[in-house]
Amino acid sequence: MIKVGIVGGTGYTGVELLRLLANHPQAEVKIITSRAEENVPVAHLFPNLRGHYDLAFSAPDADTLGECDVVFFATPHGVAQAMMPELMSRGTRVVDLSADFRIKDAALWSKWYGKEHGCPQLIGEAVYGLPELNRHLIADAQLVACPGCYPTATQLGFIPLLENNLVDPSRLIANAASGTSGAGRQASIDALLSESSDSFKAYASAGHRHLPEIEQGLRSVLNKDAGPLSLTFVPHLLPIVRGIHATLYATLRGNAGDLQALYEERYANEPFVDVLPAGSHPQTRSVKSSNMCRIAVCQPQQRDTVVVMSVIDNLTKGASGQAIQNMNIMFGFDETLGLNSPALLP
Ligand SMILES: NC(=O)C1=CN([C@@H]2O[C@H](COP(=O)(O)OP(=O)(O)OC[C@H]3O[C@@H](n4cnc5c(N)ncnc54)[C@H](OP(=O)(O)O)[C@@H]3O)[C@@H](O)[C@H]2O)C=CC1
Ligand SMILES: CC(=O)N[C@@H](CCC(=O)OP(=O)(O)O)C(=O)O
Repeated sequence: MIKVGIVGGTGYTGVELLRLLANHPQAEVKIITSRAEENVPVAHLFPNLRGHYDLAFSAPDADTLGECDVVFFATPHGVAQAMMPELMSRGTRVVDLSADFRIKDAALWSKWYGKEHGCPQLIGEAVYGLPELNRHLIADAQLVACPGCYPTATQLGFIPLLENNLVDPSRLIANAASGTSGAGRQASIDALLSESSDSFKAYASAGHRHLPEIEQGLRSVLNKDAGPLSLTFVPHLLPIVRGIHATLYATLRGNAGDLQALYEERYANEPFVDVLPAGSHPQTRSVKSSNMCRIAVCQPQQRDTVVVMSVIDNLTKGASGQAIQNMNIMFGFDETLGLNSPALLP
């Protein structure tokens, strides 16, 4: 049994980690932090966890966290950077759900996150935690930077096309829509029920901070001679609580052959990517509260645009589920431990 610490236990990704870890046979949560809720029992704040945890929130403290085998950061950007040098020097393994170590270029990180990077010396240590790309590196990593929610849905959708040099990488488009929990528990007024329900809108169309992360990931799978890569990424706010639906467009270079077979082969051994039968339209409800990404690919009218639809639960495969998948890989457990529940319906 490994000892788990969670920094930032009162946000949505924190409570999702607790929900999933409650039934994990090889991991036990020993520390869960909150400054605002210090000494409050976890089950007082989250009644869904009554009977599962006999634990109270405590203030974050590197000494006690350093005694855990693995520490998850479910905190706003900038927090993990500050505590990382001490945890790393103690040999603690870390899975960071924030964007602190996702982008390899500190200046690019500063440009999109609006502040200096607080720990540039450790960026090189971090492995980008998308198991479908980096499983072998994750296994030995001390620090794993979990992908963002939009980047997970978008990269899994585009990867088979780009790895096989089938599309023009300079003309990629992603329209992606997220439920309001993607904005976190301290979200702005936009996520209020009375503001977001019965309505639908795009936001950050001029540039969202997930753009450099997605482009970095997609560039890493390109063939050497594929040419420059450029993505137009437009996020939208969906009036649902959980879920992301990404609709992706790319221009084929020529006859691409059987795209359905390509996707099925690429993901045949992936426990958390499900390629749906030809003609399907994945729905967010088919992945709600599960760690699965469901994908459909089509080539409308056999023209030169390929359309990929990719759905995930932003809090599960888009955050806490993927974080636990990474932990399973790091500790040599079966990758699916604690993550096998089917989606919640209706
Ligand atoms: N929501 C989503 O769908 C996704 C979120 N993420 C990322 O996961 C991270 C967590 O997001 P989310 O769960 O939404 O919640 P929040 O960003 O609202 O997380 C807040 C948590 O962090 C703690 N915290 C805040 N500041 C500090 C600090 N300086 N030191 C220590 N703890 C701090 C808070 O507790 P307290 O202030 O009491 O200490 C609280 O428990 C973010 O980086 C987010 O971008 C990633 C993918 C998807
Ligand atoms: C709906 C909504 O507001 N979504 C958030 C998603 C970002 C998120 O969760 O951030 P990381 O994945 O980078 O940690 C946003 O667009 O800012």
